[in-house]
Amino acid sequence: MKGKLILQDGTIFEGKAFGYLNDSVGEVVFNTSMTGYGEVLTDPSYYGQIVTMTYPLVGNYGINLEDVESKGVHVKGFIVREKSDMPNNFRCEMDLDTYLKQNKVIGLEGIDTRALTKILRNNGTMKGIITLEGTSLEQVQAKLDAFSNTQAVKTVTRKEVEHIAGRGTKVAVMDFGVKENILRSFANRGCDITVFPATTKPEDVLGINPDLIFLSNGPGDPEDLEDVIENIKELIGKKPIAGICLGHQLLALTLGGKTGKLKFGHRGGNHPVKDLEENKVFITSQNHGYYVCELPQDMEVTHINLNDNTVEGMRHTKLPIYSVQYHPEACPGPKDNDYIFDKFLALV
Ligand SMILES: NC(=O)CC[C@H](N)C(=O)O
Repeated sequence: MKGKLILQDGTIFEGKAFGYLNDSVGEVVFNTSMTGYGEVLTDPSYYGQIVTMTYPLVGNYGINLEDVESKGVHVKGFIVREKSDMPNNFRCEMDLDTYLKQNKVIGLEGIDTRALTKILRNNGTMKGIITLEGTSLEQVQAKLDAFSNTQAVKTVTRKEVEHIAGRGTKVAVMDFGVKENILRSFANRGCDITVFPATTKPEDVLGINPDLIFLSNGPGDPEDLEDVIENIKELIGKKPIAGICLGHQLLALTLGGKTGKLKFGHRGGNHPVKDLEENKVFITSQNHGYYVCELPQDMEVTHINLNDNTVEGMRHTKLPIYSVQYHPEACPGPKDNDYIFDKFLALV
């Protein structure tokens, strides 16, 4: 079936719809990873976004449910230049089309993703809609106007506390949309993990007497999470705290820093980041649209992005508080960034 992407600025791309055939609105963003589409689709931080992959052939190793980052697909739509209909891999369980259908997410193929990426890169990310034939321009406009993503974290977070038993460090994870591989990274180190829904009261988190509180990644604008920030304030100084991505941004806001929005974000598997403490450069996986633009007092920069010099990590000068903007749990190639979890646990 024919399908279109209509951007907020009026640009129209015509292609072929696949997956679950239903109009869908979101913020259109691009990801430059060459592989890992299964992880991208299921990373809850993409909730509210339509993702286009810059790599031209997507789906060729199919989907396997061992690699997913959460229980469902969180992107609002998925755009590819060419979808592979004959995936071939010994771990493949199904093709991309079937997976999107099962998860009720629309896909669009056969559009010039390079031209789309250039528009987003030059003008910034913007809202867009993947729509099927028959939707009028007025309906499209109304749907674009009505779209907002302020409830993203509350939508993706767990509704119940979950416990993953271990004999080591007791970690309380605040689930703002946590990726499975973060939980696996703590579990691989023997941690005893309790995962709390995003709006759990601070006294309930402190109630388990954790050794470390971890603030997870998650979707949306950190400034929309005033209640969560109030809760984190109550945790500062009481326990060591670590964070990744949204967790890092929330820490900055809680401690008096500022966040801003990047023009087109960092999404991909090859962002060079310098760890200033180690004096080494690492190739990192990233997925964020916001960033810490003003550091809180008493925090110092530990990592910078070598593409645009933005802050990629920070550490408190007096308290055991440390966070990174990129995704040390992800392994777009080797597992070089895994050591960050040892640094998190060393806060204890
Ligand atoms: N991966 C994340 O946690 C993303 C954080 C935030 N939603 C952003 O886009 O910047």
